[in-house]
Amino acid sequence: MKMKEIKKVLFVVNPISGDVDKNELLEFIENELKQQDIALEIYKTNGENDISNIKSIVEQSQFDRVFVAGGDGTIKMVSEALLSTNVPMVLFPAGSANGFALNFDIPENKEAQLDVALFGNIIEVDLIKINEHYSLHLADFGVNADLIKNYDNATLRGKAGYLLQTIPTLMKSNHPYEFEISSNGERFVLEASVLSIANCQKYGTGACINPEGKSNDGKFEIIGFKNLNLIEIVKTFTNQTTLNPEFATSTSTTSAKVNCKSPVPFQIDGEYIGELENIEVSILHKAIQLCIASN
Ligand SMILES: Nc1ncnc2c1ncn2[C@@H]1O[C@H](COP(=O)(O)OP(=O)(O)OP(=O)(O)O)[C@@H](O)[C@H]1O
Repeated sequence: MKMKEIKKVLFVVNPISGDVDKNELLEFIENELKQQDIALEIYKTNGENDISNIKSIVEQSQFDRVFVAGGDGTIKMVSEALLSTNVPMVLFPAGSANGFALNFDIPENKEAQLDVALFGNIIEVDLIKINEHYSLHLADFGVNADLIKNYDNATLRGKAGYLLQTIPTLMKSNHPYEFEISSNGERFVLEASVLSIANCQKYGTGACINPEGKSNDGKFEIIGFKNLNLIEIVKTFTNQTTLNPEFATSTSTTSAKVNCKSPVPFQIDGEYIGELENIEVSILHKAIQLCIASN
């Protein structure tokens, strides 16, 4: 897509994500944009009514880019606020995992990230709708969601916080769960410890959990991880092209319904949603514009 001149930027910053200090990044962006005569508005998230706040800021002014410094939860929030606006989003990954950004080879340093923002390519990516929620990256039922719930309730943030919750969560969780899935005109039952709804290939650790995933193909994958077999988990950390069917099964589709026998923990893009019994999933094809590095 052709670049248009950039005159005004909104910078959405999550001050707490990933336990990362964003002041240096903020100062850098302020200075650089000033030098290039680009107007800048900064919005710091508060964790309460950010989507509606960002929506109203974007409605009141003509922004050419929205920069986002945060993790997957912040990116998901911004993309929801930007729905139907055609304003491209630019990622400055600053969360505990940054799973969505990992799928797009976003550079690591701020200078190169700004270069992507100003001179990169714009692509269109799909957004998944799950009941009344949206997901840009990865949602799941089961043990991972339980882990995120326990992490949210704990005091230690960042990667270490997740690690600390892993063993107690695995010991207490009621997995595997039984899911009834209707999709592609079929209905089937799956027993799984984690049932993922995935838009991309890579999980926050860099593990390729969805080899079939393409964020702009108008489809999502439903992946059932049957049990938490350590060897298979380690294998997903390599760049595999297929999933071992003994460990995980995957279905690619444009819409689906999932029913659980009893409520199961559910998370979207790292945000714990609650225990759900039924979800309805559909896809908004190429709903979000994203800046990525030009080759
Ligand atoms: N000022 C704030 N104070 C507390 N929570 C906030 C604030 N701003 C945003 N949040 C919360 O941060 C979460 C999003 O964090 P995000 O996923 O971007 O980063 P993360 O590093 O992955 O998060 P975490 O550190 O919680 O794992 C949302 O739940 C949002 O409500």
